Amino acid sequence: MSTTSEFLRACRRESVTRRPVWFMRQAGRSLPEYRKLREGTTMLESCRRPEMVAEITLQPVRRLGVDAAILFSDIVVPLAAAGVDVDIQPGVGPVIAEPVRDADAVAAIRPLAADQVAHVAESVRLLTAELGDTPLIGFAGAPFTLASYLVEGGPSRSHARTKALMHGAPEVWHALCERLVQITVEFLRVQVAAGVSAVQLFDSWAGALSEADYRRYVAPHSAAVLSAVAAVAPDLPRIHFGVGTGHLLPAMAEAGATVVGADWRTPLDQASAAVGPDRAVQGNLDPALLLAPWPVLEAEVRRICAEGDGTPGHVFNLGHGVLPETDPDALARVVELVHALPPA
Ligand SMILES: Cc1c2[nH]c(c1CCC(=O)O)Cc1[nH]c(c(CCC(=O)O)c1C)Cc1[nH]c(c(CCC(=O)O)c1C)Cc1[nH]c(c(C)c1CCC(=O)O)C2
Repeated sequence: MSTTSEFLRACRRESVTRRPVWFMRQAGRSLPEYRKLREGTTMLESCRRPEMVAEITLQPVRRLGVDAAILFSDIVVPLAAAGVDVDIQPGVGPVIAEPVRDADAVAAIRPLAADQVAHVAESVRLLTAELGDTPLIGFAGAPFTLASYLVEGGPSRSHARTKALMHGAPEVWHALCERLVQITVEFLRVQVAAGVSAVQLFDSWAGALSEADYRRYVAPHSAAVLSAVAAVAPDLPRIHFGVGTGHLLPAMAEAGATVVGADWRTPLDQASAAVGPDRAVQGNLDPALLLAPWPVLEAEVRRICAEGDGTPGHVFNLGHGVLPETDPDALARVVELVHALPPA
């Protein structure tokens, strides 16, 4: 266990000698070495090859000097492993062959067994052996965000069919989420057993919901996932993140997170006040700012660190994933600057 890591210390709100930083989607298309390695292999196939997963996960750690690695995978990997017909289309995202819109379709989703994601366990083992003191973050998609892909059949702006199912057939909605809880818990348990040092639950699209609907239809299922992780690994940091969730931060914290991620819309001091003194915060540079001239980017990084200074633990990150057109040198420069500033 890399208990001395600054990343884990900040997650636990312990004092740090420098502020830890990593980037959501730090592995991926912004890195030429990633594009080269991925050539000719589909996204889902890449996720099933432990050597390739390990190499892609390590690329940003080597190149950027970040304080944590995140397992190269995708939120739909456990769905595919459980038998859901899903493809990840370049430039589009996950596409589901048969969208799930009624009780029969929900019943047809099979549970996930650990041996169906044995390749993930193998990837984690390869990585923890290579990473030394650098922590590896495991992750999964939260039930709402996974359900949205399953119900819509692909990416959606409005999540209209998902909301219609949630409100129009709540028993079908909850049954779907319960299946997704089982799959997600199993997927995270495999990662924890294989040696990840923290987990992040991505509820990327939860920000589309009102707080009342989030608390009623979504939070209990995310809480079931996070409490199952806490039951097997009480000290493992549990990061919970979504885009546009300023109004949901207290509810997302209460769902069982120890670290809450905020996007750029919510100043970090406000995010910290919203989640309370017992939780660390992660964020929240707008990924678009990485395309701006350095003096602009530098000022933003300094502002965010200043806003993070009052919090009991600040993990520097973006407010969402790295954009493919990002210059990796800009990312490396941000890491250098965050490390040079006094820690929170
Ligand atoms: C919503 C979501 C998905 N996947 C994920 C989320 C939650 C995080 C978020 O909100 O961004 C999670 C994810 N997907 C991927 C990671 C890698 C780990 C990392 O470095 O952060 C993580 C953490 C790899 C990936 N997942 C995907 C890619 C691109 C695949 C490629 O290289 O062609 C990567 C590197 C595909 C994918 N998968 C998904 C999308 C929207 C896309 C992008 C579609 C596109 O623009 O091509 C679904």
